[in-house]
Formats: sequence, C-alpha cells, structure tokens
Amino acid sequence: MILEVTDLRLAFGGVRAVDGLTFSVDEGEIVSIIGPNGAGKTSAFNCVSGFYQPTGGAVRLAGEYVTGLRPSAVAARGLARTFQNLRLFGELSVLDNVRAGTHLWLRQSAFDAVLHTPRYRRSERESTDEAHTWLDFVGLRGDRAGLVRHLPYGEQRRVEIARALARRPKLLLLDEPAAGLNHGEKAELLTLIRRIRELGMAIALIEHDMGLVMEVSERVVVLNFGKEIADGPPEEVRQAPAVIEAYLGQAADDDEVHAARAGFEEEGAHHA
Ligand SMILES: Nc1ncnc2c1ncn2[C@@H]1O[C@H](COP(=O)(O)OP(=O)(O)OP(=O)(O)O)[C@@H](O)[C@H]1O
Repeated sequence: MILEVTDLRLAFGGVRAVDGLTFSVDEGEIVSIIGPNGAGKTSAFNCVSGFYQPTGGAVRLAGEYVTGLRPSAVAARGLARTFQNLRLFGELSVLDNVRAGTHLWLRQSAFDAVLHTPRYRRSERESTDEAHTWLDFVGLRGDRAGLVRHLPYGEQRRVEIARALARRPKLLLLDEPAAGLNHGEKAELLTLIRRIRELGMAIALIEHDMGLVMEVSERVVVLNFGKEIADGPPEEVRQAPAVIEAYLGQAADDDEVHAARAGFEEEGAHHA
C-alpha cells in the first residue's frame, strides 16, 4: 500500500468534516474520491498532505507514519498534490514554477548557492532540464519563459501538474483537476492521468466530473458526512444504493449535485 488512512478524524468546532475515514491506495493505482458537496473530500486530502492536523486517526505513506507532519515533511516522503484553486507562483515564469518542484530532491547547499560553485551551476542546469521534460510530458502549449499568470487557465492547470510531477512523488493527489476545463481539455487530462500511472506513480483524485471518474478510476471511494459509504470498482459503486441515496439526498436542493448525479448515470454509461 502506498497510502493507508485509518479512522481519520477532523473537526471544525462542532462540524465533523472527517469522521472516522478509512481507505487506502495501492501502488500504481488510480483511486477517485467522490461524494456530495461538503462530504469531507478536501478536508481529508488536507489531512493526508499535512495542511490540516487531524483530530484523530493515522496516515501512512509507503509504510511510514506521516500523521500530523508539516506539508514539506510529507512531500519529502513522496507525496505531491495540486489544489482545487490553483496555487502557482503568479509572478514567476512557467519554467521557474516547475523548477520549484525539483528543489525537493536537488539538495543544494546554501554555500554552493551563494558562491555559485560549479556544483551549484550543474544542479541548476539539471533542474531546468527536468522542468522542461515535465512540461513536455504534460503537453504544455505556450511560452515557458513568460509569467505563469499570463497562460490560459487550462494551461496553468498543466503547469501545476508538471510542478507536482517534478517532485518525483510516489503518490500524486489531484484536487478537482477537471474543474474549469473544456471538453477537449478534459479528454487530454484523462490521457495524461493514465500516462502518469504508467510511470509507476499512484494517483488519488477528488473529482466531480463523473464521466472522467468512471473512465479513469480503477477504484472509487465514496464519502458522505466525512465517512466512507462505498469503495469498489466504478461500475459497482455507481449502482450502490447508499451512493445513489447520498447524491439524491442533496440533489433536491443543489443543482450542481443534481447535474453530477445525471452525469453519474448518463456519462458513466456513455463512457463505459
Ligand atoms: N476551514 C474550515 N472551517 C470550518 N469548516 C470547514 C472548513 N473547511 C471545511 N469545513 C466544513 O467541513 C465539511 C467538509 O468540507 P470539505 O470542503 O472537506 O468537503 P468537500 O467534500 O471537499 O466539498 P466540495 O465537494 O464542495 O469541495 C463541510 O461541512 C465544510 O463546511
């Protein structure tokens, strides 16, 4: 197992955002985490990646306990993530954003950096080459020397994924990677996710686009009220009564979830 989450809990005052969640991701597996709005998906991701301190439970990454560690410490142990709302360095170039991902493994010393030693220059070159490799891998279109904020939204999403890949993680967490993408970009994302898996990385993604979820996932974990209510292959989970009920419960007063449920049935069936 690359990720083992056991009885994870997170409370915000009286709200139990994550309420005894247990799930796992195997090596080289693509797992989607789905559930109605407010089910606790992002809170769980934030606990796993060290952005929130869980109130209880345990997180193990590649066999090692990382519960409650800082985000940088979790990243150093092999986890990289993207964010629902992009978190790129807007005032840096496209290339430098991705180069930032490489610094996790470059191990430059302050001494070398200040004196610009040959070793420092060599590692900087290595960082640049690797950043270009990942930008090629994600199929970035556009100027790599220009500011990242000047790129169209869909391209910025690719840069964020390239930056995460540049960390050479064992597990990649993608938080709503399809949000804001057009139809063509979603199809490209699907291919990209599969190609990442072929590199041997495990992927966990939170996603509302059920067409994408049904097509790309080997396993789907469904959350509701901070708990797991289903876990299995997409086809099986799609038909689970508890899952249908969870989505229906919210659909009455939530158009977006209603649309998700419609997509769940129609797009899933269409892609299957
Ligand atoms: N920083 C916070 N402070 C207080 N409550 C929060 C905070 N973040 C999330 N919550 C609450 O925790 C619960 C779970 O929220 P979370 O964002 O994790 O759900 P989600 O499944 O990711 O939802 P969505 O699909 O809408 O992104 C919700 O009731 C939410 O209101």
